Amino acid sequence: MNAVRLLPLATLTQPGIIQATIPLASSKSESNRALIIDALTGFRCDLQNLSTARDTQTMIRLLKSDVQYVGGPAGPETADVLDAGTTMRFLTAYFAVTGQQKIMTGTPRMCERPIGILVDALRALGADITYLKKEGYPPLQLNGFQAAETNRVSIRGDVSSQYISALLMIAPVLPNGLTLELTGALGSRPYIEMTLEQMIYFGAHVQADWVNKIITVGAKPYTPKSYAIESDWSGASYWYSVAALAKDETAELNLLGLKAKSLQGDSAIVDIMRPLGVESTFTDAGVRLTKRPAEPSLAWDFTDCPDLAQTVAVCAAVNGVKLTLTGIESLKIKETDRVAALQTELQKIGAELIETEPNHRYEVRQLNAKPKGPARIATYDDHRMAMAFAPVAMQEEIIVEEPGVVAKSYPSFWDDMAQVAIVDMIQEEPRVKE
Ligand SMILES: O=C(O)C1=C[C@@H](OP(=O)(O)O)[C@@H](O)[C@H](O)C1
Ligand SMILES: C=C(OP(=O)(O)O)C(=O)O
Repeated sequence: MNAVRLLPLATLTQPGIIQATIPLASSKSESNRALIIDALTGFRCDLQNLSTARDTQTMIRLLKSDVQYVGGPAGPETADVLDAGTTMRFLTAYFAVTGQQKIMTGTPRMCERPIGILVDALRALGADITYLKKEGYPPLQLNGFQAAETNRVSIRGDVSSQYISALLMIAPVLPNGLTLELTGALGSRPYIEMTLEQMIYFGAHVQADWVNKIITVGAKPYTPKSYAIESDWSGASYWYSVAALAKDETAELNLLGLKAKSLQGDSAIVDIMRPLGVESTFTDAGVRLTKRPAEPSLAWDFTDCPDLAQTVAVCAAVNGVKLTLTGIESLKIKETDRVAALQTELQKIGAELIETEPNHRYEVRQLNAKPKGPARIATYDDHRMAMAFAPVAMQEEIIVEEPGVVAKSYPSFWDDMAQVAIVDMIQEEPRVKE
């Protein structure tokens, strides 16, 4: 007999007073970069405050298997990154350049997320990589590395910055370093800058010419150092939305471990949320959020901070702020098609996401009629769908399906959320078909 799978749900209801101190998870982006650099020093760095995010824990596990198998059994082993984009892209470059034979794979969705641009660049640098199923997508097989003569590679910048970060991080151990020419429009640039800053911190020689879009990295190995990871600004964005949507005008949230001058581009949430009604005050411990009057409309280009788009779209939909979004094309190739997911789920809270110029400009508008009863939000294996909709609880009851998805980046999200909402975790019996 097949076991019946119960559907996990989180129901969230409105609290009264909102006064909380939120520890936050640390940044998985910073963690995963530090881990690759550490591996390239022979694991001689002292990394503090590494993220508990599944994406980071997966990276640690797969790098450990790397150590374990040095001089170990011949033939490729499988590195399963699950649904972690940075882990897939960064480890592919790392295992390739260190000449390890691996099969790189992940969840079915990971096998739909493109990687051909990175594979082409790695091949040009000397990696032997084959596709095991579909050309341009995981699973991949890494068969070894023999450094090519060239140290100059052209790469598109408009699909994912993770390919560029992956190549930059391995550049110091290439025999002649690397010159990367970035072509076309550039998305997620702050993530490339984060990579460069962390590389420089660990002693790499880097020159970035943003006008001509050329980045040069010298052939100088990293220096082992200690490094402390900052809290996660992407995770902080959900607390900004909580503050913006709180009915309690005296709401105050203290988010720990964040700095005003951050390596993370998602610290842009400070500026995005001011017109949505949140004031930020930096303290020694982090940032304090309080409420201020919201403005009627906001237009924001999310090219530099795609992971904030869902948070801001949901917040504006509930706050009644007319939001225009640009720069969200890359959302279609993330954990799910986030544009489609938002379009379906926003309807449930009485709003819509409309494309007003093909592939370019979108608007969040409130619908005239709002569906009755608490909205039940599907999360599409996407942590950010769950966390972006949770703050709606500040205004009305909301049900989030598969709440466990948050583990990808912020495993303690629901514990933190229980400080500002009544969170009830239940398991629902499957509905019997008539
Ligand atoms: O380098 C990184 O740490 C990331 C880069 C971004 O991806 P893209 O460059 O694919 O936009 C971002 O969405 C992702 O969550 C993390
Ligand atoms: C897109 C994300 O992650 P990744 O691409 O690393 O899977 C994310 O965390 O929102």
